[in-house]
Amino acid sequence: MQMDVLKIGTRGSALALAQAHETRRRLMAAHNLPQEAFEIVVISTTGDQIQDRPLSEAGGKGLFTKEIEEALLDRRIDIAVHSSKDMPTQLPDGLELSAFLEREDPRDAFIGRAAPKLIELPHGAIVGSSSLRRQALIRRLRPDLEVVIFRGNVQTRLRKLEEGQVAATLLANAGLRRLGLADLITELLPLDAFPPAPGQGAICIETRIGDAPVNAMLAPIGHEATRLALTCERSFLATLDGSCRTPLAGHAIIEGEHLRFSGMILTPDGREVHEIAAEGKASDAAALGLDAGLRIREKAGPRFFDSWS
Ligand SMILES: NCc1[nH]cc(CCC(=O)O)c1CC(=O)O
Repeated sequence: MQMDVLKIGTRGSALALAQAHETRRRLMAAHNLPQEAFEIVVISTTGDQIQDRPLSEAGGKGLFTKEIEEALLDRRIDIAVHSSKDMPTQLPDGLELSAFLEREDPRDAFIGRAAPKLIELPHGAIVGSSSLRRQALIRRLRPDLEVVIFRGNVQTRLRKLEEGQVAATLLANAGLRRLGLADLITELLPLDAFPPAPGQGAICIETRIGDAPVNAMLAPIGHEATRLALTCERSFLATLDGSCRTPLAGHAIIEGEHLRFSGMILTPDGREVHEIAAEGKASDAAALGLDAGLRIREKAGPRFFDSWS
């Protein structure tokens, strides 16, 4: 039987390409197919083009996915490979996240020039990050530091660090590992003091709903525990969302049939922090995430959300 070439859509950043190549490698291995059975199609997105302001200001998460989703719907590609962390909770009609690759380490990595650890940075040092979550967590732990917006792809940020524009930056450990840059890391931040963004460390694959041949291709590379963890985290996010202007963290761990979730919301200055824990059956992942979202919102009270909406 002659199978058509499977078109894999991706952004063109080094990280996105590494993730697309990883997905192709796994598909080749799972189906014993040659590289020629797959074509990697690079698609430029609005998010790639905006470099001078925080993405939360420019319109949020969908900026990295819109053009790729259009290509999926137009059948110019068959699957799209993404960082789960960048995926909006609402997908366009007709599309779904149908597979998650096994999650890598979800922790944030600290890359320090002025000191190897966040707590050891000199008073008033400048840290570059454009993630609202990382900014708020840094300010919570080190209110004396100056946090500056730090955009661009991973390589651009590392160059700015190298040039001395900042004393340190934070990036996802998983992304640095995929780029072969883990050697630069001077500290891995602990999950409790520095909880990750929902979806951090997990590659996901978006497809047209009900595309049976594609789903059959993806089935052997999907990881069930990751899917359950991400379902919980994304449900938490969706309950609090949809703006990405709320500094927010959420992380679920699956142990056999059991799921443990912890979530956090913070004010941008890191002074007010609310935490929530949930646990239960892994098969109840969506309900556990939703309930945690409702409870943390209740805990924080309406005034909390008024502060920046
Ligand atoms: N927003 C960019 C982005 N999206 C996903 C990752 C890291 C890889 C991952 O979480 O799987 C990164 C870079 C970073 O935060 O360092």
